[in-house]
Amino acid sequence: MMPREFDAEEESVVEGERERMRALNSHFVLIDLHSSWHSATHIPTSTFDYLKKSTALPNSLSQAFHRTRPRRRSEISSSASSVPSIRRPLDRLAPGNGLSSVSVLTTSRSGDASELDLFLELVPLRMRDELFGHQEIGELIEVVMDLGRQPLARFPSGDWVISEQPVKPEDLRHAISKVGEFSDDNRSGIDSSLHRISAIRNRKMQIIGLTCRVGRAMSGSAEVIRDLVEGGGSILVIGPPGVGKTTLIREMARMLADEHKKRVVIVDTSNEIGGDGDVPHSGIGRARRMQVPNVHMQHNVMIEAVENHMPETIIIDEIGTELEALAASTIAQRGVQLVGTAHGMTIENIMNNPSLQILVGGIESVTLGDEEARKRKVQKTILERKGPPTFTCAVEMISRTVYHVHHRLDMTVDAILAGKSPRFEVRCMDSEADSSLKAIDSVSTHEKNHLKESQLDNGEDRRSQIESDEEDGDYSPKSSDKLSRNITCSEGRPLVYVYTFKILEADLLQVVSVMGLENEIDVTDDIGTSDAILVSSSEMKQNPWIRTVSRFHQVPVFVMKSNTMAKMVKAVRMILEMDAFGSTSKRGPRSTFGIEIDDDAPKRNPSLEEIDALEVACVTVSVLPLYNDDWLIYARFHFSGEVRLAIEYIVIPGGEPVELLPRRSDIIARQLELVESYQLAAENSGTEQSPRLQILPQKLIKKTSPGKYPKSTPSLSKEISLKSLTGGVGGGTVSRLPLLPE
Ligand SMILES: Nc1ncnc2c1ncn2[C@@H]1O[C@H](COP(=O)(O)OP(=O)(O)OP(=O)(O)O)[C@@H](O)[C@H]1O
Repeated sequence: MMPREFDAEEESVVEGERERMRALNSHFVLIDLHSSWHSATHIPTSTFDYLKKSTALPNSLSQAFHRTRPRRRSEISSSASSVPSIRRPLDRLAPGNGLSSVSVLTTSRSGDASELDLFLELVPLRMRDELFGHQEIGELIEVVMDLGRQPLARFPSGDWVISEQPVKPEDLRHAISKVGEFSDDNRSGIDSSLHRISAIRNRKMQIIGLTCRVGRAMSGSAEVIRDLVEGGGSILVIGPPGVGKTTLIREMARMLADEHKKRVVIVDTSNEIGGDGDVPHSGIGRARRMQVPNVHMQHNVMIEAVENHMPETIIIDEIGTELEALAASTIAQRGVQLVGTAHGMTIENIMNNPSLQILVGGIESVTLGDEEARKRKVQKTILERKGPPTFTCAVEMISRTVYHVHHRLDMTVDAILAGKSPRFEVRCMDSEADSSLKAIDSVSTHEKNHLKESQLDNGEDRRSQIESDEEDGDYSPKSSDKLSRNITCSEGRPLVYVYTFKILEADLLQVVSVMGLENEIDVTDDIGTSDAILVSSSEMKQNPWIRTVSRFHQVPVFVMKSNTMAKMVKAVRMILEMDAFGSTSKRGPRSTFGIEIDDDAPKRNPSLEEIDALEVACVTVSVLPLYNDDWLIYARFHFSGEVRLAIEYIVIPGGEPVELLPRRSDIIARQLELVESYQLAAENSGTEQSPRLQILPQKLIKKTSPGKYPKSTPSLSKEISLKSLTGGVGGGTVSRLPLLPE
């Protein structure tokens, strides 16, 4: 029977069936491509199981049954040419089985299925029949045939014995006859396919075992790290054998070449990325492929690719030797984006591999001077990174669907060398998600080990989907998305966790401590569980991925133009929603993925004296030595630039009180305003005729009814109502007053 193309009406019916299939969540759809094909139906898995057991279904039908996703229109029509007629076996099944509708159906064969057919041809017939009976045939990973042993099939669910009959020499001969020549790395392939056949030889160099791997082009498999690919940085993919590294970088090559129109050259040592044969597989898109005549020449071909073919990106699978690592480093230095893979579970494995160390910048042992070692609180001999890593970022593939993303490989390496746990982001991909959807989630760094174990064991992902990626779309952070926390602040509210980028956590904590907000805000090194990200604007410019990550985790980003304490205080207030943001912006409603921490704008132009009092700097600092190595710093500000400087250089970082110069009461009021904007308390340390402020390293406690300022300790009777002093401005009190030295 001659196959034919769909006409417009048929196309629309096929589309309709796909819709129904989605709506019914049915597992299989059969569409007759030959004649009365419009009698398509959806059959449940149980019926299919019955069909499978009851009859020897033709291979292509069996494979088609296993496809759970609707096919693209082009796949359906182009594969029609290889449709076998299955009318007869189904006719035979129909009576009495409640399968009457099946008798008029046939199926199509997909691109995947025809490639799997090519693979299955190398499996001896007796094993092939058994294999077809396996319900995961569509997800077959490898067939292993060792002489004299039972043949095995590897599926995502585990190994499966294909037949009790051991592998015979003729079985191996059959398989070898279907593949091309084996190269010096004992690998071969099947023309026009991505399959990889690896041989084990005896001492006489005869082949006594085969590992036959099914290769697939998985469109959408790189979706979960699209931001890294688009970012243009070099990406190192690390993972154990068989986890899916080649499949991932093949898709990255296609993405870069087709979607980003980059000049991509693949150095394809075993023809695994672009498939066997001189015409590369369509899975690499428009990327060009350079074959490697012998595995020891991989590094030469890498350099040749840069020198001869003007690539913007080079893709290289399995960087395994020192020469290859050196070549990769040379390429990166020439400004070419590099996407490469290396075997290993984690970045530590690469660091511990002397041949590959250069990929992470190299490691050297450094001996510090006594003082330096004491200052750093480390041993005298430490390990340090020698230079910049070859790759900008790294992806540890934990499984096909769980990736650990290290956005800054240099920082990860430095953290590991310093004995700290590196920061990384966990991304999970819904393996069944449509390629147009990202389905990723993140979990805590601290859960790393647990996650590795549990997800490797049972393959379960926690999933969430991003539906909108609008640059400026506003949103409310969804606290429900966060991991549940046990810690709550004193008022029963959950502690707010802040993740900082290029902002010293110690500074933030110091500000928080002086503001007395330790019970309300804390820092975290896990972006996935954070409630806010605090970042310097320079860092934000250099690392646009921060925005992507924040959008993904739905965490607002607070951007500080400068790392001053004032900005930090403002940021803390905004994070805790003590100060408003977004709607008050001059530019109208803004995205919460980049909230700028603005300065407090002056309400009116200040006078010269006010400028002095509020902004100008000149300080005399008295340093009083105390016993046991402590110092007490007592500052008097002759020009009162006082307020900001005093707060930012002494009160907050040092936790010390500062006394300002006597000022007119209206200026004191402005000073007090500024002090309060830092959430700090102040008191009058002068007289009524000559008032002067003393800024206290204590949290301002606002009263609900202004005008009443309860006295604290009677002996510290200097505390006064600043409101009365300044004509209405102010309104704070302190819980404790400091004793200053005479
Ligand atoms: N996202 C995916 N969906 C379905 N199958 C996949 C996916 N990724 C990989 N596979 C399958 O898993 C098997 C191993 O994949 P791949 O060859 O890419 O792994 P690898 O990490 O490069 O292995 P090695 O290090 O041994 O070369 C192949 O059969 C491939 O078709």
